[in-house]
Amino acid sequence: MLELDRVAKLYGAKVIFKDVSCAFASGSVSLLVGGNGAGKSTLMRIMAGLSRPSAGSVRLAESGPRAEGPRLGYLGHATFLYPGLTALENLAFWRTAHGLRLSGAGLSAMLERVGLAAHAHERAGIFSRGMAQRLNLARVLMLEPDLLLLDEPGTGLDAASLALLRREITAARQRGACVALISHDLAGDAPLADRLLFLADRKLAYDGPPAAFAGFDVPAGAITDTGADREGGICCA
Ligand SMILES: Nc1ncnc2c1ncn2[C@@H]1O[C@H](COP(=O)(O)OP(=O)(O)OP(=O)(O)O)[C@@H](O)[C@H]1O
Repeated sequence: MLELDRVAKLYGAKVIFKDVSCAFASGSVSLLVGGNGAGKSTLMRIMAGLSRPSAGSVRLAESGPRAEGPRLGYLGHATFLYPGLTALENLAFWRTAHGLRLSGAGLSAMLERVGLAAHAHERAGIFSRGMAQRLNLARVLMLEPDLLLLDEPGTGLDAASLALLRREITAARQRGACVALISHDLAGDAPLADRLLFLADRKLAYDGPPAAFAGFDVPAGAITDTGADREGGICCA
């Protein structure tokens, strides 16, 4: 679905990463981990076409079930929600912006799916962080994206919402979507993933099965949160 070939990103003279080559297949979940500032969000923005690589290339497969090409769903740090619009109006706005054929009932069903049915007519501006993130998730999921890129989607979510998020990721994979997920919760998210990518030392330091990452020799100081999880042996059931 998506191929990166020797991708590098520099800001001025500062190298964020270089020589990142990897392919992301349909019907798979890739978990992207690394310490703060390792370049995960930067890499995902390149994958989403929101940022240009300084070197290398990104190729998105053009063939697939849709005549117009693969559909991208990107959930980044910004929610892209309009605070003055209700939850339902926000979804209606994005439905129109994306040219989706989704009825009012379909939009309500989306809100139900993310547990916001009771808040359909409340303004997004008064939503808690977790509620806003749920609505943001609905905004992305209603696209039924072929390529689903999620940058720390669990931020602000309670346990029930996290479970919902993980069910949706698994469902997207099962319907054939290519999913990439940035997370600091290796223990929680590794079981979802077919593959783990670890950014450290300005390169892709590990690309392989999540289970084998437990035995990978992480460079000292390169990682903190996921390192603790690895020592606990939680991630690699
Ligand atoms: N526009 C920019 N100009 C200069 N440096 C930038 C810019 N955007 C990001 N960076 C730098 O790139 C590096 C990687 O940032 P990025 O947000 O990709 O890290 P991350 O791995 O997602 O971190 P975190 O886990 O904290 O979210 C950081 O050192 C950051 O300061």
